Formats: sequence, C-alpha cells, structure tokens
Amino acid sequence: MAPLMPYPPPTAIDKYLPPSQHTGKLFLTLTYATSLDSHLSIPLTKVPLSGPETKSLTHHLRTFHDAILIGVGTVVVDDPGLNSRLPGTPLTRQPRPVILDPAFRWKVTRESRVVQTAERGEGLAPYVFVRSEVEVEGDERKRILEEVGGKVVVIETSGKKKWSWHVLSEKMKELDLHSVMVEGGGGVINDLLAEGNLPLVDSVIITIAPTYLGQGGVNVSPRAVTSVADGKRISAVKFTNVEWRILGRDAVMFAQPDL
Ligand SMILES: NC(=O)c1ccc[n+]([C@@H]2O[C@H](COP(=O)([O-])OP(=O)(O)OC[C@H]3O[C@@H](n4cnc5c(N)ncnc54)[C@H](OP(=O)(O)O)[C@@H]3O)[C@@H](O)[C@H]2O)c1
Ligand SMILES: Nc1nc(=O)c(N)c(NC[C@H](O)[C@H](O)[C@H](O)COP(=O)(O)O)[nH]1
Repeated sequence: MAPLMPYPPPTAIDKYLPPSQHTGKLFLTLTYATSLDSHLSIPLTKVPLSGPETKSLTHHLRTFHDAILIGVGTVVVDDPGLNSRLPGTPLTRQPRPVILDPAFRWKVTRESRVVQTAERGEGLAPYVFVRSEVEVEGDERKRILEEVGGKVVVIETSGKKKWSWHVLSEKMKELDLHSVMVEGGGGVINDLLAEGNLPLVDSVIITIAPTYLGQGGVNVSPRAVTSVADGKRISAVKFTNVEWRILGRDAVMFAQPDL
C-alpha cells in the first residue's frame, strides 16, 4: 500500500497524547472523522471523509498508541490496514490492531489488508476479541491470524451480549497494551460515549469534514441523559480543554471529557 503523504502534525497537542511512561491506567483516545450531520459513513460503505492533512494526522496519532481498536462492523466494511503509513515508521511504533468481534463473524482471509500488511512487516497483526461461547479451535481463520503474529483473544461475557469497557481495558493491559486509539465505528463510539464509560476516555480528537452525508447514515449520537436533580434532559457529553485546529479543509477538535 502506497506510503501516505505526510503533513506536519499540529503543534502543542501533547496533552492529548498518551504519556511516554504508562501509568497503570489504560490511556484511551477516541478519534474519528465526521460529516456536518454527525455521520461516520453511509451504511455498509467506506466513506473517505478526512482530507490529506487530517488523514496524515490520524496516521501520526497511530504511532503514539500501543493499540488501535475498531468494531467488527468496520473491519467487515472497510477492510482496513490499521497501521501507520507515514514514511519511515518503524515496526516498533506500529499500533496493535484490536477488533471487537464477539461472535467471530469477521471472515478474515490471507487477502485481508490487515493480514497482508502484517505479512509485509508494515504493521502488526490483529488481536480479535471473541466471546468464550464461540468455538475457535480448529477454525482456519484463527490459524491465518496466528501465522502472521495475530491471535484470537477469548473473553468471558458471562452471558452478556457486550463487554463492558472496564473488562476491555483490563484485558488490554493484560496484553501489555497501555494506550489505545478507538477509531469506531458507530456502535463502538456511541457505546463508549455512554455516561458510565466516559471516565475511561482520556482524549477526544474529532475531524469534521465540510460535507453532509444525509439522513440514515452511521450516526454518532450518544444515548440521551437526564439530570438526576429534575429529570430534565441535559447534554450527554461535555468537554474541557477544548482546542481547534484547521487542517486543510477540515476542522479538528482536541478535547477531554468534562466529567
Ligand atoms: N468516519 C470514521 O472515522 C469511521 C471510523 C470507523 C468506522 N467508520 C464507518 O462506520 C461503519 C461501521 O460502523 P458500525 O456501527 O456498523 O460498526 P462498528 O461500531 O465498527 O462495530 C459494531 C459491532 O462491534 C461489536 N461491539 C461493539 N462494541 C462492543 C462491546 N462493548 N462488546 C462486544 N462487542 C462490541 C458488536 O458486534 P456484534 O454485532 O457481532 O455483537 C457491534 O455490533 C462503516 O461504514 C465504517 O466505514 C467510519
Ligand atoms: N480518520 C478517518 N477519516 C476517514 O475519512 C475515515 N473513513 C476513517 N475511518 C476509520 C476506520 O477505522 C477505517 O477503517 C480506517 O481509517 C481505515 O484504515 P486504513 O487507513 O486502511 O488503515 N477515519
């Protein structure tokens, strides 16, 4: 895959990046690109929203994180590479792709881009998080992942459909992954922006592209929140330390959740 055109990253964004020494808490950065109508994409479609400058920023951010996390919905639709393609990025600065795929529905093959990327030594192979009820022994896909240094990570769900982000954070640390860049898609992001999960989010970096994708897109809008005091609707998520940068045609918000 062709190296990416590098653009100088914005200055003075260190406070939004993982610390150089890990602190025992998983550092979580939520980052994605959105349209003006808060859509990530058109359903079942990969939509390039980021311009060259913000795509370069995303790849820059990937070199600061131990892991990059997406949901199975994204890996199935986008067939992503999930590496940093900034020229000269050493393997030691490549993030570990993590795919949330409880039912192991991703039909990974040797042609999958993330597998090819790992095979060429241009990125790391994925860890696929799967529910303990799913039979993976003898599954050809497990072998394909292991051949390039990836693995199926079996996680207890104790009958629940979803893993809590506390369980996911503990599992990441167990795997020696101490900082993660959560890139989407809609299901993953709306879940992470739910009230109870916000304390786990350290930084939010959102690219806003100058386009409307139109109704019925893959929308980012967290669950509504009402005030405990009077039961009235209040903002679902607020931010602090908010800074904006204009990169090419896109605006980028850097912020931290205001808990
Ligand atoms: N613009 C951007 O920055 C951006 C970024 C990423 C993706 N996208 C776009 O977004 C679309 C995909 O979004 P999506 O909402 O369909 O899919 P998604 O969020 O990538 O994946 C959702 C699925 O992941 C699994 N999952 C998520 N959270 C989980 C949890 N806590 N525990 C267990 N499993 C969990 C579930 O799988 P099961 O259903 O199997 O239970 C869930 O249905 C694509 O079109 C892609 O191009 C855009
Ligand atoms: N920053 C950003 N701008 C976009 O316009 C867009 N569509 C995504 N989408 C994120 C999603 O996670 C994709 O799957 C990966 O961006 C593809 O990853 P690669 O570049 O193939 O490594 N992310």
